[in-house]
Amino acid sequence: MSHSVKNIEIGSSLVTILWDTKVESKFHYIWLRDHCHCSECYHPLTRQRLQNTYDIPDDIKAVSYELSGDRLIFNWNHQDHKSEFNVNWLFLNSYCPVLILQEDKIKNESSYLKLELWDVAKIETELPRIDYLEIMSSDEGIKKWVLKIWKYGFCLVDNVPESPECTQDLIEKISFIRPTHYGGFWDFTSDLNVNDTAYTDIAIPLHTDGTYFTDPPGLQLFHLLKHTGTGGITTLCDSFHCAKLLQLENPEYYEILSKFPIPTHSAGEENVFIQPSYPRPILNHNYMGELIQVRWNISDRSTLNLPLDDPELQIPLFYKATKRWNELLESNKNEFYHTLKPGQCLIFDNWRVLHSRRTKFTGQRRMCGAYINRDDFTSRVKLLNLDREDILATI
Ligand SMILES: C[N+](C)(C)CCCC[C@H](N)C(=O)O
Ligand SMILES: O=C(O)CCC(=O)C(=O)O
Ligand SMILES: [Fe+2]
Repeated sequence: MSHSVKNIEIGSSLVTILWDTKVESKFHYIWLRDHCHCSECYHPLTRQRLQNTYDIPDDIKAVSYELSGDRLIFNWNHQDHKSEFNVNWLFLNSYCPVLILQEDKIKNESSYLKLELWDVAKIETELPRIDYLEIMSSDEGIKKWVLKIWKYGFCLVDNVPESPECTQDLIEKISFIRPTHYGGFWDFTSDLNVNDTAYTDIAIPLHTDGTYFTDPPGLQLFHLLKHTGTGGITTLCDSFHCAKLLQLENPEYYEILSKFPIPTHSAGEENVFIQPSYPRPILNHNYMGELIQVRWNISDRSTLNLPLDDPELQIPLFYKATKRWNELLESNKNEFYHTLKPGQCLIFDNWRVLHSRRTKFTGQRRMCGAYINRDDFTSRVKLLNLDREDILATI
């Protein structure tokens, strides 16, 4: 939706714009000058700021302005500089007050990048999946794939050649692999080759990986290459959906899961007090209070030994809240069972979708896969969707 300017009032340190929606925005001159996107101030290709913000004098002021159509030009009292803005850009980036959230596209439930939260009943009717060749043959295929992962938190890839090489080629269509102490592209079995229960045959409850990292892996891909025995079935769970259920049912439990810092350590380490340590809560939110990351791993939770405001109250509350949280995750409404098989890859958002190896397995079992950084996944989603006019810079 485009907006028009009804009135402009030049003040001593800011300009007030009255919009067609009858609301007013205030833009400080320093802000406007700092956000000048002319080719001297802002690299036209790399979209990076060139000007030094701190060369702008404190008393920067617009001496005049010109409004023609959707172009609004300010003439500054410094270096004879002009800054041209698109009025829609100003409306969407208004900060005093923030107006973008009033935009239909953001509120519109069917907005292009809206997450589709799911439970088992819903996801079984529309399993996100795509064929290997569609991904490998075009950017359109990659775009379709990453959008399914973005919206549903996971996606199956069918008809993948049953080799680690083809599996690595596939995941690298999204981005480069995130190396960790487990290696880059992993090809593993139950031989404790790495000191972690993933390298055994035991059951591992629903979890996210890397809760001991300041930046847990964004995506994780599995390709089961071989399994001669039984068991080891995978389950998935949309933790964002469960968080919504918990918030509705028990705001106090939601609150403590959003605040209580969890010490973690990777297998083999112990919880050594190395300052600054980075314990994070289970439910992590962005500056707008939106849930953006769940960190949940019972195996890697370390000793709860952090200073708390009221440990007598908080420790029992932590156990009650996480017990209810775990019940929601493992409810047969929310825990989706899926048997991995050679030729089919599973990729999932490790900040949102929990995974498990639900039961102990027997026999020979060989799995390969890799991690991708969250930022590299998000960047891929953005860059593959730049052609969409209707995507507001809201990621
Ligand atoms: C690398 N590979 C995925 C095979 C195993 C990683 C083990 C992850 C660890 N248990 C955690 O939950 O973070
Ligand atoms: O072996 C599996 O099915 C998955 C084990 C696991 O959770 C992992 O490797 O992160
Ligand atoms: Fe895992």
